[in-house]
Amino acid sequence: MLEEDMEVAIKVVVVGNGAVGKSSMIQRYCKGIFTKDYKKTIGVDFLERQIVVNGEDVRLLLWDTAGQEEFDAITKAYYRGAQACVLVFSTTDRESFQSIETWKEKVEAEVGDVPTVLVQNKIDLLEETVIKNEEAEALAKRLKLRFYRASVKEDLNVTEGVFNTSSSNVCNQNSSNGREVITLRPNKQRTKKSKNPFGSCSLL
Ligand SMILES: Nc1nc2c(ncn2[C@@H]2O[C@H](COP(=O)(O)OP(=O)(O)OP(=O)(O)O)[C@@H](O)[C@H]2O)c(=O)[nH]1
Repeated sequence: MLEEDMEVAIKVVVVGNGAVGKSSMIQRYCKGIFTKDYKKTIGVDFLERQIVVNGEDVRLLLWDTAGQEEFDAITKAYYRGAQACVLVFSTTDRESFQSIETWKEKVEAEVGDVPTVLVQNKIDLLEETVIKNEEAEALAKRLKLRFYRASVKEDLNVTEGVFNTSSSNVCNQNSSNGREVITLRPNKQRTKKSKNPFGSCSLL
């Protein structure tokens, strides 16, 4: 196989309580659509999008995991091999905010400390907020996570924020919140072994 034929795939897991907008976020990013209907994810789902990082084609594999605890045993198995994680809570759901640390621990238990971002979704509903800005910022700081406020509905910060900016700002990225340069783990899903096209880069 020629070097040009090689493919790089990066697995990202999106986690958080039920109904915070995980499926919507992935759909917005991969299909450019938003639906008002709530269809609970059963177990896991998966979508992908081709992106370019540092001139290299990359397949971003986005794993949509169920937020309901009843699916924990199933979803856990799908965290394995994840190279990055997106933690989501909703502006209108305090419990989802309070569960973030637990979600982080669940992912960490399977994959260790992978590059992770924190997302407050549904900021179009800011007038109904049950979480103070300072609280969310303090959590991000305490957990040393890059923090985005987003609205999947209004397409705010999803494409340019959570996914695109994150993946294009991967190289030699110094986070302002204490994280040092985040290094992309060797990609097990690559179809052929070669030099890492990212150098010391990360997805998120
Ligand atoms: N107002 C508003 N509604 C949103 C937003 N994002 C998602 N929703 C709605 O929130 C509901 C739940 O969204 P989902 O994407 O299904 O939530 P989920 O986190 O995947 O839920 P589970 O599959 O149960 O884990 C749906 O009715 C969406 O239309 C947003 O940014 N703003």
